[in-house]
Amino acid sequence: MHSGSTPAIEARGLAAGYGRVPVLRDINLAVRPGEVVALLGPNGAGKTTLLRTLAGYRRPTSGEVRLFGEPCNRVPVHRRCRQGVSFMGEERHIFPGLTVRQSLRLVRGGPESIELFPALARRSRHRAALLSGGEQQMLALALALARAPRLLLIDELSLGLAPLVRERLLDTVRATADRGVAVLVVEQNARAVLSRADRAYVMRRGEIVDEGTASRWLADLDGLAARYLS
Ligand SMILES: Nc1ncnc2c1ncn2[C@@H]1O[C@H](COP(=O)(O)OP(=O)(O)OP(=O)(O)O)[C@@H](O)[C@H]1O
Repeated sequence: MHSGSTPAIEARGLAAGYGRVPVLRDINLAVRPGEVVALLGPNGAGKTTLLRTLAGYRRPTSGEVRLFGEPCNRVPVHRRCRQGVSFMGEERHIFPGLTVRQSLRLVRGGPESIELFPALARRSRHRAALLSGGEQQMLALALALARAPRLLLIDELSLGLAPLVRERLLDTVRATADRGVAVLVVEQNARAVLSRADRAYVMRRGEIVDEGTASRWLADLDGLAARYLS
């Protein structure tokens, strides 16, 4: 962990919602370069809303988001993207009509992009639309990484995917952070994500109700589930 460095992203007293309906309240968090930080919480806790607000798709109603040390509440998504923010939402951002190889070429991904996932390399001439869900998510991650992000915001990394695919995706996420990228990731399987994460925040009803090191949570997974995730 790089506790001394400027956070890639930071929220201070952040609130956001939909129309007049408040969802997020007083969110304080920071993710530093080199860290994998897990965002845990039951359905409806506000994880997606938080990621989308951090990515710039929703404007905070109060509080502040700082990107690489600079206030960014009014910075639009495309400028955040240019600064190195990559957002992987629940819907997979792939190009259905292109093959794996064409997709990676489009985002100027080098050969290493495809080598990330051997399963994908074997499918390089297949159209993305015809890949399995797991292969599509590998492609979405490879496309996100090909843009050399400095901050990755990932929602529901492995929803509906096989355990082996989940492990492969999470290993890649960990390796990405080890190269200096900051990662904030929502993942249903707490054990799987915590075993690669540095820290975790737990959300409930729009608030961060707890936080700690991944090793602390891993040592008490049952307590975590009983207190917060059920
Ligand atoms: N487009 C929307 N309009 C109005 N309310 C919304 C909208 N999207 C989400 N909400 C509400 O915001 C709250 C938080 O939802 P959000 O999707 O952020 O939670 P989540 O933790 O990501 O849950 P899940 O794991 O089910 O995706 C919920 O009460 C939800 O009903």
